[in-house]
Amino acid sequence: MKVLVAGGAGYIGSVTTQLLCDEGHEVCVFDNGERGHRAAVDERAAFVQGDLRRADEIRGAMMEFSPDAVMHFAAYIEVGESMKQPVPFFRNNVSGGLNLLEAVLEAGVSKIIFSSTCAVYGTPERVPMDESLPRRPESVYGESKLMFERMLEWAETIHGIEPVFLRYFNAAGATEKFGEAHEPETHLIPLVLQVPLGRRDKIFIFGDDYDTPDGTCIRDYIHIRDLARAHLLALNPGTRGAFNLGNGSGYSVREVIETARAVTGHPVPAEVRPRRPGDCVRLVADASRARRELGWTPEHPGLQSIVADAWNWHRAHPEGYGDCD
Ligand SMILES: NC(=O)c1ccc[n+]([C@@H]2O[C@H](COP(=O)([O-])OP(=O)(O)OC[C@H]3O[C@@H](n4cnc5c(N)ncnc54)[C@H](O)[C@@H]3O)[C@@H](O)[C@H]2O)c1
Ligand SMILES: O=c1ccn([C@@H]2O[C@H](COP(=O)(O)OP(=O)(O)O[C@H]3O[C@H](CO)[C@H](O)[C@H](O)[C@H]3O)[C@@H](O)[C@H]2O)c(=O)[nH]1
Repeated sequence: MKVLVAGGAGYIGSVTTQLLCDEGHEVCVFDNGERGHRAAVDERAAFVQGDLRRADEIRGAMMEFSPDAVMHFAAYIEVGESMKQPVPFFRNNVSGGLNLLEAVLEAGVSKIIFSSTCAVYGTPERVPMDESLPRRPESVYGESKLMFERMLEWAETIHGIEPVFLRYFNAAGATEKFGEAHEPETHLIPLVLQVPLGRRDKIFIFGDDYDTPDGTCIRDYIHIRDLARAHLLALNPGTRGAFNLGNGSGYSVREVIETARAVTGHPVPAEVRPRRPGDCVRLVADASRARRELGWTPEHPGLQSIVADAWNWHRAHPEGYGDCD
C-alpha cells in the first residue's frame, strides 16, 4: 500500500515507517522537523518537509503522493507543556489535524490511523482500562487528542471514512536503528538511562506517597515495535474504531529504575521529589479488543527487554540523532 506518515520523523513514526518499509509498503513521510529528526526517516521512504498547520503543504503532499492510507503521528505530545501553553497545542493538534483531515477527504483516502493516547480517559474509574471507559481528559494534551477523535468520528458518519484510534499507553524501547530522542526529554525510561550514560547524576522520583505497593506511580510500558505492528494490522480493510495498546502489566517508577540498574549495571542514584502535577496513580491497558479484532499480541512485553533495547540504542547514540534540535 501507499502510506503517508505524518510525523514520521518522530519517535514512534520512525519505527512504524521502518516496519512499513520492511513489509514492502511505499511510504511518504511528511514532517516539519520541529520535534523530529531527518536522520530518523528510513532511507527507503520519501520525505516531504512540511507543516500540517499550513493547509496547502499537506494538501500538496497528499495530492502528489496519492496514498491509500494515512497515519497521523504529528503532534505536540507533552502533557506538562500543554498545561502551560494551551493555544499552540490546540493550534497544532486540532487545527493541524483538521488540515490533514480536509486533505484526506479531498484526496478520497478512506483509511486514517490516528495516534491517540490513554490521556483521553483522564483518571480511570477502573484499571485495567478498556475502550468503554468514558473519555474525560484532564489535560489540554488529552483534550486536543479527544477533539481530533471526535472530528474523525463525524467524518466517519458523514463521509464514510474508516478511522482507527490507537490509544497508546507508555511508548518505550527502540529498534537497532531508531530510538527516543525528545528535546527536552521528559519520559522516565530515557531519563533514567541518561544516568549511566553520564548525562545526569541521578533520576528524580516524582512522588513516593501514592497508594501503590512502593508508593510510586504505575504505568504500562509498551515496546514501540509492538506499537508499530499494531499500525500495520490496522491497515486491514474494515478495521475501524478505538484500540487501547498496552501490555496489561503495570510497573512502578521504582521498578523501572531497578530494571535500568539490572540492565546497565550502574547504581543509578535516585532522589524522591514532590509529585508531578497531573500524574495519575495507575494507568494500565486492557488491550483485549486489539488482541481480538486486530490479531495483535505484543512480542516484547517484558520490561527488561524494553529497557535493554532502549539502552542499546542510547549507548550506540549517546547524543541522540546528533542534530541538537
Ligand atoms: N510517546 C508516547 O509515549 C506517546 C503516548 C501516547 C500517544 N502518543 C502520540 O503518538 C504520536 C507520536 O509520538 P512521539 O513520541 O513519536 O512524538 P515525537 O514528538 O517524537 O514525534 C512527533 C513528530 O511530529 C512532527 N510534527 C509535530 N507537529 C507537526 C506539524 N504541525 N507538521 C508536521 N510535523 C509535525 C514532529 O516534528 C515529530 O517528528 C503523537 O501524536 C503522540 O501524541 C505518544
Ligand atoms: O524524571 C522522571 C520522569 C517521570 N517520572 C514518573 O514516571 C512515570 C511515567 O512518566 P512519563 O513522563 O514517562 O510518562 P507519562 O505517563 O507521564 O506520559 C505518557 O502518557 C501521557 C498520557 O498520560 C502522554 O501520552 C505521554 O506522551 C506519555 O509518554 C510518571 O509517574 C512520572 O511521574 C519520574 O518519576 N521521574
